[in-house]
Amino acid sequence: MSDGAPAHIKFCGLTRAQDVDAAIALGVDCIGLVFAPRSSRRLGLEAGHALRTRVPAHVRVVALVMDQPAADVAAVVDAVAPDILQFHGAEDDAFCRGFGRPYWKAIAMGGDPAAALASLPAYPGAAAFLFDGHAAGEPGGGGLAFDWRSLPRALDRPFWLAGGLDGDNVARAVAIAAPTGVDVSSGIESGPGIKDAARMRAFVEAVRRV
Ligand SMILES: O=C(O)c1ccccc1NCC(=O)[C@H](O)[C@H](O)COP(=O)(O)O
Repeated sequence: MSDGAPAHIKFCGLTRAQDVDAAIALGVDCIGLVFAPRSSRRLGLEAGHALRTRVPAHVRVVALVMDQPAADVAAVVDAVAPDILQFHGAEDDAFCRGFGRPYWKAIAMGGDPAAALASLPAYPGAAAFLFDGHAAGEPGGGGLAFDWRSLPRALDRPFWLAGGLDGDNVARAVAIAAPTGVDVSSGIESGPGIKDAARMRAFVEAVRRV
Protein backbone atom coordinates (compact mmCIF):
# COMPACT_ATOMS: atom_id res chain seq x y z
CA MET A 1 0.00 0.00 0.00
CA SER A 2 0.99 3.60 -0.46
CA ASP A 3 2.86 5.33 2.37
CA GLY A 4 1.08 8.58 1.57
CA ALA A 5 3.64 9.60 -1.05
CA PRO A 6 2.25 10.59 -4.47
CA ALA A 7 1.63 7.63 -6.72
CA HIS A 8 4.42 6.93 -9.17
CA ILE A 9 3.52 7.09 -12.85
CA LYS A 10 4.33 4.65 -15.62
CA PHE A 11 3.43 5.37 -19.22
CA CYS A 12 3.32 2.12 -21.14
CA GLY A 13 3.37 1.07 -24.78
CA LEU A 14 5.33 3.99 -26.17
CA THR A 15 6.47 3.55 -29.74
CA ARG A 16 7.59 7.02 -30.83
CA ALA A 17 10.60 9.10 -29.85
CA GLN A 18 8.50 12.23 -29.42
CA ASP A 19 6.22 10.45 -26.95
CA VAL A 20 9.18 9.21 -24.91
CA ASP A 21 10.59 12.75 -24.82
CA ALA A 22 7.20 14.18 -23.81
CA ALA A 23 6.75 11.61 -21.05
CA ILE A 24 10.19 12.38 -19.64
CA ALA A 25 9.47 16.12 -19.78
CA LEU A 26 6.27 15.50 -17.79
CA GLY A 27 8.30 13.77 -15.09
CA VAL A 28 7.00 10.20 -15.29
CA ASP A 29 8.86 7.60 -13.24
CA CYS A 30 8.79 4.69 -15.69
CA ILE A 31 8.54 4.15 -19.43
CA GLY A 32 7.10 0.83 -20.57
CA LEU A 33 8.24 -0.69 -23.86
CA VAL A 34 6.22 -3.64 -25.16
CA PHE A 35 7.88 -6.66 -26.77
CA ALA A 36 4.93 -9.04 -26.49
CA PRO A 37 4.09 -10.72 -29.80
CA ARG A 38 0.34 -10.15 -29.51
CA SER A 39 0.62 -6.40 -29.11
CA SER A 40 -0.16 -3.67 -31.61
CA ARG A 41 2.45 -1.68 -29.68
CA ARG A 42 5.14 -4.29 -30.11
CA LEU A 43 8.64 -2.97 -30.72
CA GLY A 44 11.46 -4.72 -32.53
CA LEU A 45 14.80 -4.90 -30.77
CA GLU A 46 16.36 -2.05 -32.74
CA ALA A 47 13.41 0.25 -32.19
CA GLY A 48 13.37 -0.66 -28.51
CA HIS A 49 17.07 0.10 -28.21
CA ALA A 50 16.64 3.45 -29.97
CA LEU A 51 13.86 4.51 -27.59
CA ARG A 52 15.78 3.25 -24.58
CA THR A 53 18.75 5.48 -25.36
CA ARG A 54 16.50 8.56 -24.98
CA VAL A 55 15.63 7.73 -21.37
CA PRO A 56 17.77 9.31 -18.62
CA ALA A 57 19.01 7.23 -15.70
CA HIS A 58 16.48 8.59 -13.20
CA VAL A 59 13.58 7.20 -15.28
CA ARG A 60 13.20 3.42 -15.21
CA VAL A 61 12.69 1.50 -18.42
CA VAL A 62 10.32 -1.46 -18.08
CA ALA A 63 10.32 -4.11 -20.83
CA LEU A 64 7.03 -6.03 -21.19
CA VAL A 65 7.00 -9.61 -22.36
CA MET A 66 4.34 -12.30 -22.44
CA ASP A 67 4.80 -16.06 -22.68
CA GLN A 68 7.93 -15.80 -24.81
CA PRO A 69 10.84 -18.23 -24.98
CA ALA A 70 13.75 -17.48 -22.67
CA ALA A 71 15.98 -16.71 -25.65
CA ASP A 72 13.58 -13.98 -26.79
CA VAL A 73 13.45 -12.41 -23.34
CA ALA A 74 17.25 -12.57 -23.12
CA ALA A 75 17.48 -10.84 -26.49
CA VAL A 76 15.30 -8.01 -25.17
CA VAL A 77 17.54 -7.70 -22.11
CA ASP A 78 20.66 -7.60 -24.29
CA ALA A 79 19.31 -5.09 -26.78
CA VAL A 80 17.35 -2.77 -24.50
CA ALA A 81 19.02 -3.11 -21.08
CA PRO A 82 15.74 -2.55 -19.24
CA ASP A 83 15.82 -1.66 -15.56
CA ILE A 84 12.89 -4.01 -14.97
CA LEU A 85 11.21 -6.90 -16.79
CA GLN A 86 7.41 -7.07 -16.61
CA PHE A 87 5.89 -10.48 -17.26
CA HIS A 88 2.31 -10.62 -18.49
CA GLY A 89 1.68 -14.29 -19.12
CA ALA A 90 1.79 -17.62 -17.33
CA GLU A 91 5.53 -17.42 -16.63
CA ASP A 92 6.52 -18.86 -13.25
CA ASP A 93 8.78 -17.29 -10.65
CA ALA A 94 11.85 -19.32 -11.65
CA PHE A 95 11.50 -18.22 -15.27
CA CYS A 96 10.98 -14.58 -14.33
CA ARG A 97 14.05 -14.60 -12.09
CA GLY A 98 16.28 -15.99 -14.81
CA PHE A 99 17.38 -12.81 -16.57
CA GLY A 100 19.44 -10.93 -13.99
CA ARG A 101 16.89 -8.10 -13.72
CA PRO A 102 14.30 -7.21 -11.12
CA TYR A 103 10.91 -8.31 -12.29
CA TRP A 104 7.30 -7.23 -11.89
CA LYS A 105 4.49 -9.73 -12.35
CA ALA A 106 1.29 -8.58 -14.01
CA ILE A 107 -1.77 -10.08 -12.35
CA ALA A 108 -4.87 -10.39 -14.54
CA MET A 109 -7.81 -9.20 -12.45
CA GLY A 110 -10.38 -9.26 -15.23
CA GLY A 111 -11.58 -12.83 -14.90
CA ASP A 112 -11.60 -14.28 -11.40
CA PRO A 113 -10.03 -11.73 -9.04
CA ALA A 114 -9.97 -14.15 -6.10
CA ALA A 115 -8.04 -16.73 -8.11
CA ALA A 116 -5.74 -14.00 -9.39
CA LEU A 117 -4.93 -12.84 -5.87
CA ALA A 118 -4.42 -16.44 -4.75
CA SER A 119 -1.54 -16.65 -7.24
CA LEU A 120 0.55 -13.95 -5.52
CA PRO A 121 2.49 -16.33 -3.20
CA ALA A 122 3.73 -18.14 -6.29
CA TYR A 123 5.92 -15.11 -7.08
CA PRO A 124 8.26 -14.64 -4.11
CA GLY A 125 10.88 -13.12 -6.41
CA ALA A 126 8.68 -10.37 -7.82
CA ALA A 127 9.87 -6.89 -6.88
CA ALA A 128 6.32 -5.62 -7.42
CA PHE A 129 2.93 -6.67 -8.73
CA LEU A 130 0.97 -4.89 -11.43
CA PHE A 131 -2.76 -5.48 -11.20
CA ASP A 132 -4.35 -5.14 -14.62
CA GLY A 133 -7.92 -5.30 -15.87
CA HIS A 134 -7.64 -7.95 -18.56
CA ALA A 135 -8.45 -11.63 -18.12
CA ALA A 136 -5.71 -14.26 -17.74
CA GLY A 137 -4.22 -15.23 -21.08
CA GLU A 138 -5.26 -11.97 -22.72
CA PRO A 139 -2.86 -9.17 -23.58
CA GLY A 140 -2.98 -5.88 -21.69
CA GLY A 141 -3.31 -2.42 -23.08
CA GLY A 142 -7.02 -2.77 -23.86
CA GLY A 143 -8.39 -0.12 -21.54
CA LEU A 144 -10.16 -2.66 -19.33
CA ALA A 145 -10.68 -1.59 -15.72
CA PHE A 146 -11.50 -3.87 -12.79
CA ASP A 147 -13.05 -3.27 -9.39
CA TRP A 148 -10.28 -1.46 -7.53
CA ARG A 149 -11.96 -2.35 -4.22
CA SER A 150 -11.08 -6.00 -4.85
CA LEU A 151 -7.40 -5.35 -4.07
CA PRO A 152 -6.10 -6.35 -0.64
CA ARG A 153 -5.70 -3.64 1.97
CA ALA A 154 -2.20 -4.86 2.78
CA LEU A 155 0.49 -6.31 0.57
CA ASP A 156 4.06 -7.26 1.38
CA ARG A 157 5.54 -5.34 -1.54
CA PRO A 158 4.90 -2.42 -3.91
CA PHE A 159 2.09 -2.68 -6.43
CA TRP A 160 0.96 -0.86 -9.53
CA LEU A 161 -2.59 -0.27 -10.65
CA ALA A 162 -3.32 -0.63 -14.37
CA GLY A 163 -6.23 -1.14 -16.71
CA GLY A 164 -8.58 1.45 -18.11
CA LEU A 165 -7.03 4.40 -16.29
CA ASP A 166 -7.17 7.89 -17.75
CA GLY A 167 -7.05 11.50 -16.63
CA ASP A 168 -10.68 11.38 -15.57
CA ASN A 169 -10.65 8.32 -13.31
CA VAL A 170 -7.09 8.00 -12.03
CA ALA A 171 -7.61 10.20 -8.98
CA ARG A 172 -10.53 8.04 -7.82
CA ALA A 173 -8.54 4.87 -8.50
CA VAL A 174 -5.63 6.13 -6.39
CA ALA A 175 -7.95 7.16 -3.59
CA ILE A 176 -9.55 3.70 -3.50
CA ALA A 177 -6.57 1.40 -4.08
CA ALA A 178 -3.67 3.49 -2.72
CA PRO A 179 -1.18 1.90 -5.11
CA THR A 180 2.55 2.53 -5.22
CA GLY A 181 2.08 3.65 -8.79
CA VAL A 182 -0.31 3.87 -11.70
CA ASP A 183 0.23 2.50 -15.20
CA VAL A 184 -1.57 3.72 -18.31
CA SER A 185 -1.45 2.98 -21.99
CA SER A 186 -4.65 3.39 -24.03
CA GLY A 187 -5.99 6.13 -21.73
CA ILE A 188 -3.29 8.51 -23.01
CA GLU A 189 -3.51 7.49 -26.67
CA SER A 190 -5.12 8.76 -29.85
CA GLY A 191 -4.50 5.32 -31.45
CA PRO A 192 -2.57 2.14 -30.53
CA GLY A 193 0.97 3.14 -29.64
CA ILE A 194 0.33 6.80 -30.51
CA LYS A 195 0.36 8.82 -27.34
CA ASP A 196 -1.53 12.09 -27.15
CA ALA A 197 0.31 15.03 -25.59
CA ALA A 198 -2.77 16.56 -23.98
CA ARG A 199 -3.92 13.24 -22.52
CA MET A 200 -0.47 12.52 -21.14
CA ARG A 201 -0.40 15.90 -19.44
CA ALA A 202 -3.93 15.54 -18.09
CA PHE A 203 -3.05 12.16 -16.58
CA VAL A 204 0.06 13.44 -14.83
CA GLU A 205 -1.76 16.51 -13.52
CA ALA A 206 -4.62 14.36 -12.21
CA VAL A 207 -2.21 12.10 -10.29
CA ARG A 208 -0.35 15.05 -8.84
CA ARG A 209 -3.60 16.66 -7.65
CA VAL A 210 -4.50 13.63 -5.52
O1 LIG B 1 -0.05 -2.83 -24.24
C1 LIG B 1 -0.06 -3.88 -24.86
O2 LIG B 1 -0.31 -3.92 -26.07
C2 LIG B 1 0.23 -5.17 -24.15
C3 LIG B 1 0.26 -6.36 -24.88
C4 LIG B 1 0.55 -7.56 -24.25
C5 LIG B 1 0.81 -7.58 -22.90
C6 LIG B 1 0.78 -6.39 -22.16
C7 LIG B 1 0.48 -5.19 -22.79
N1 LIG B 1 0.39 -4.01 -22.05
C8 LIG B 1 0.49 -4.04 -20.65
C9 LIG B 1 0.48 -2.78 -19.89
O3 LIG B 1 1.24 -2.62 -18.93
C10 LIG B 1 -0.57 -1.76 -20.10
O4 LIG B 1 -0.06 -0.53 -19.76
C11 LIG B 1 -1.69 -2.09 -19.17
O5 LIG B 1 -2.28 -3.26 -19.63
C12 LIG B 1 -2.72 -0.97 -19.12
O6 LIG B 1 -3.27 -0.73 -20.38
P1 LIG B 1 -4.54 0.24 -20.54
O7 LIG B 1 -5.69 -0.45 -19.93
O8 LIG B 1 -4.67 0.42 -22.00
O9 LIG B 1 -4.17 1.51 -19.83
